[in-house]
Amino acid sequence: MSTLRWLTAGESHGPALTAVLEGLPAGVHTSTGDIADALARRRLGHGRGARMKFERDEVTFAGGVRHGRTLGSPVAVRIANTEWPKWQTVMAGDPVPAEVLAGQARNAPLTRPRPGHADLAGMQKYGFDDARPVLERASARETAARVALGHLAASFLHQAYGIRLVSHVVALGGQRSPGTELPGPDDTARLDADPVRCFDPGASAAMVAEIDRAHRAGDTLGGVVEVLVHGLPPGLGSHVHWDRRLDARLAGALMGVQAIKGVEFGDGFALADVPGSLAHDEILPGADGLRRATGRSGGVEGGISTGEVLRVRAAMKPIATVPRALATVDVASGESTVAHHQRSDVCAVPAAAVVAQAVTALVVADAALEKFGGDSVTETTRNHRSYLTHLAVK
Ligand SMILES: Cc1cc2nc3c(=O)[nH]c(=O)nc-3n(C[C@H](O)[C@H](O)[C@H](O)COP(=O)(O)O)c2cc1C
Ligand SMILES: C=C(O[C@@H]1CC(C(=O)O)=C[C@@H](OP(=O)(O)O)[C@H]1O)C(=O)O
Repeated sequence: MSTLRWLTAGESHGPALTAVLEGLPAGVHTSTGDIADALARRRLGHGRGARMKFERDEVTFAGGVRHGRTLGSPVAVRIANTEWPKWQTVMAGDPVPAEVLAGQARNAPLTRPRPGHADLAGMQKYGFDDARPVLERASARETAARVALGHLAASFLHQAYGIRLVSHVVALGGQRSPGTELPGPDDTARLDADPVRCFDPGASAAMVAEIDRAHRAGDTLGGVVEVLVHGLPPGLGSHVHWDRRLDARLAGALMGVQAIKGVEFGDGFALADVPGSLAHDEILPGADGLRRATGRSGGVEGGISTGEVLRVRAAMKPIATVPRALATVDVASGESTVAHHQRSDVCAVPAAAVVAQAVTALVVADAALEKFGGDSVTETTRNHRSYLTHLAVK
């Protein structure tokens, strides 16, 4: 059903991540430099581990782009992993000859699975006696690939329809942003400069202090991120079938991000506590069409965008690799022990905001292409303009 399709491949310590986006119209302006800038935003954030300090995210196009414009063919992006030379023997695709292995350090099997990571469930499912082959793909390193594709989708949305996205951190380690003021797309540079991508300076300082406290205590933290989409027309997604609903599609994409455990639209769970008279967005006449008095629905009704700002939140659980290691069982011996520990983030909520924004862009671009069609940016822009001009209810 999807008009736009995306796939990623690659392990955390393999040679590279590969990402493919199929269905993007011709004529989207892009460059490896733009994508590298988007990837750099994902590496930022107080509380990230050592790898983010040296990981360079080297980007190349392997298809679908010529002279800075998409061709309408699948776009293939390759993101090289900086550490590949160090991991070559451990992660080689072909069997490593005995003479090469001789004398080289080999990774002992990881047999003490971490509660909260994919280790144990993945070992049981795929029949491994080592967590390495599971954690390599479960790792959120993969989100670099989705951020690259999400950047292409966001460039398309902006160039074709003037749609723009912004994301921020609204809660971290129990510290909440007051949420009285929402960021707009022009606030992206300010959010990039904040250590935790929080729009409120007071809450930001409290979040940074919370991360430092967790770090000192050998603990980890989660939080809540919010994505806002500005400039959406009414009519993306549909009420006619469950898998056409825009909110269902966005929730699926957001829950598909590592460590995301909850998604809500607009006032979400809080709406369950108030009467109907305080839960909905009243419809008002306006000079440029019908408007809503409030944004409680998050800009989606009946699975269809209302034309108001789309507002969706995603809750991230704390990082599973807790330095003060949790109880587990050594699957080799059957004995109780503590989970293996490896280099890890204390908190990756700011990075998760960037990833959430990227997957939101992909879903919105898919829904927009489904609505407006078109094989080139020019054609889909024309269709979008015509639809807005002829909207039955203005
Ligand atoms: C940006 C980002 C960075 C992450 N970094 C780590 C990390 O350093 N250590 C860790 O144990 N989990 C990390 N995670 C979470 C794990 O990838 C995730 O918990 C794991 O894949 C299991 O999936 P689940 O939590 O969705 O069940 C990170 C997640 C994201 C989105
Ligand atoms: C590599 C990234 O995040 C990784 C996500 C991650 C995990 O378990 O999800 C574990 C860590 O991996 P490593 O042990 O190689 O440092 C993080 O650094 C990245 O975001 O690019």
